[in-house]
Amino acid sequence: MQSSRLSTDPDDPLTAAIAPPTNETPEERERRLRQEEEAKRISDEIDERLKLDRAAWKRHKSTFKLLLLGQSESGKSTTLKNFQLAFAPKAWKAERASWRAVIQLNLVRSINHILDILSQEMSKTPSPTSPLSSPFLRPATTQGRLDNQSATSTNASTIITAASSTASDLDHSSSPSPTERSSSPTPVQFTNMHALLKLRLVPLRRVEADLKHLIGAATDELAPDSSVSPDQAVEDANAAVLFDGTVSRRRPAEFYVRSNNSWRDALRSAYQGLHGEGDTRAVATLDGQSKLEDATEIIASCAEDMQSLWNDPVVRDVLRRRKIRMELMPGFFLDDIARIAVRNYEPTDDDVVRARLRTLGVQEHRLVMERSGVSSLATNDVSREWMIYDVGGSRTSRAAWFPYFDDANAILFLAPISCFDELLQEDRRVNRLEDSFLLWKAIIQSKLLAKCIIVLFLNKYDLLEKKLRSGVQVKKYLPSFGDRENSAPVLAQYLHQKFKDQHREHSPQPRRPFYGYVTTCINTKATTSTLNAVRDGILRHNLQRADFV
Ligand SMILES: Nc1nc2c(ncn2[C@@H]2O[C@H](COP(=O)(O)OP(=O)(O)OP(=O)(O)O)[C@@H](O)[C@H]2O)c(=O)[nH]1
Ligand SMILES: [Mg+2]
Repeated sequence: MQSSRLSTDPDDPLTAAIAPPTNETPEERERRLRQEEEAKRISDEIDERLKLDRAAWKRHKSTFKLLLLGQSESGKSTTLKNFQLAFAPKAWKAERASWRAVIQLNLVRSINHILDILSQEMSKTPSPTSPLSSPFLRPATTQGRLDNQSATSTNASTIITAASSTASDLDHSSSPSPTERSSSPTPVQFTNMHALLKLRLVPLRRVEADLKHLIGAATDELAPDSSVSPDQAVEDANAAVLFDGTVSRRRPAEFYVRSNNSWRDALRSAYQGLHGEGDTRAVATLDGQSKLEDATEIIASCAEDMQSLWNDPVVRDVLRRRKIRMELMPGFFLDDIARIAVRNYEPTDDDVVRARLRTLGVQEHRLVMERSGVSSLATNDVSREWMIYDVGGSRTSRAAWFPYFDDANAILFLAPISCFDELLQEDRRVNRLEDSFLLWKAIIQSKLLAKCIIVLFLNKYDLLEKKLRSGVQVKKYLPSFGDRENSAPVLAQYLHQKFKDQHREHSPQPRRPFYGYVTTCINTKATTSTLNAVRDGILRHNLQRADFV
């Protein structure tokens, strides 16, 4: 913008129109000059802002943009964490503490889930021949009643007998599918100790609610299980991974936040408050601090009971009968109770990478590669600064991806190969591997993405190994696998070839760069070296292309 007094020619009509009055008094003149000065200041400010906006837009246009795509639980957010850990370690370290509450929530939810299962089993009609002398041995109609009755009992030797699950003795919402029903006729033998554990661990219900509130409140987007939309409810009828790869509907609905940064900011300020840093008097900070302190205190005081519950052979037996493998569920920390359930717990890098917080919508992350992580191929600021888009992967979230296809430079597609025998949680008619294939095909066919570099991660290799070792037969779920050796390397190689073939067949540009890797994204060391190779491949490719860098 320029000053309005452009011309000094007295004959110019504009000059004449805006010229000061000839009979201007000194006061009027002074006021006019002040106003003109102010107008110029504002005009200069606008000019400056426009200049910055133009620069930011130019920068945005030229910043490298990577989209992380794949179905839910494929490991997109985990990959993003690995990017941060590998290339921006200082920023990562600053953020690590804010994950403590998420990890605590993951742990507490696993315990509460086991307690729910125990309640169901214990509330079943006991055998009439059971020695029902204690009041809490009577079958309870509700969880609360059983708890209350248990509280009054002191008879440690009494046994609660509950038959294994049948379709008729559980309500419909939690009834197991035919594959989940126990085939074992032997009844489960509960003791007073189980009732006591259930009672002692009751405070963890409040901890779960508080931590959810704390993490969710930071975004104003807390989605408690009871308030989700019908669509979401279907999605959230999450399935437990079962021993034989089929799924149970009894996994609790997952917790998620919409905005990525606000929950971290809120938790960070609460943690800073605990350490006497930042604005410790802010009401939200004070509330957050006391919730965090209480949660940590209660979790620490429940450590021994949580450990007893998880180590208990009867509990393990119940889980096995129900074919529930907690260790295959996301956010599994039950093997780390002794380390996590302490007052001074600080998350490790591995803990943060393994923490589960479901993504909703599309979340934008700016990754500025720190000096130590800069590749020799990163020749300028543009190649050091990446925008990474982490998306929610469930079917109902996928429409939100498309606006981001327009100016993406690379796609990192994650296909979890351990799930060849699992069903989609949001549509239990669809095999998860099949869903990955369909999604992959749609992505690589897209003309909007024709110029993108394509990177494929065949992820969750560790889980694939575990699953095949436990005896699951691939060909039962993937007939085309045929009589090949039922081993993880052979299946990984087979699937890699399948994905590659599809790319060659369906890509609008068959010669487009394609990189494929077999990964275990919770293994940070191995993933760092994979990401180094990915980053260098991308940078090398872009150096060769005139339209970027
Ligand atoms: N065992 C194992 N677990 C993994 C691996 N990759 C990711 N996970 C875990 O799987 C869970 C889901 O991973 P996320 O990264 O949250 O999945 P996502 O693709 O972001 O899922 P949405 O946000 O729902 O779309 C997390 O608990 C991860 O720790 C892997 O290679 N092996
Ligand atoms: Mg995610």
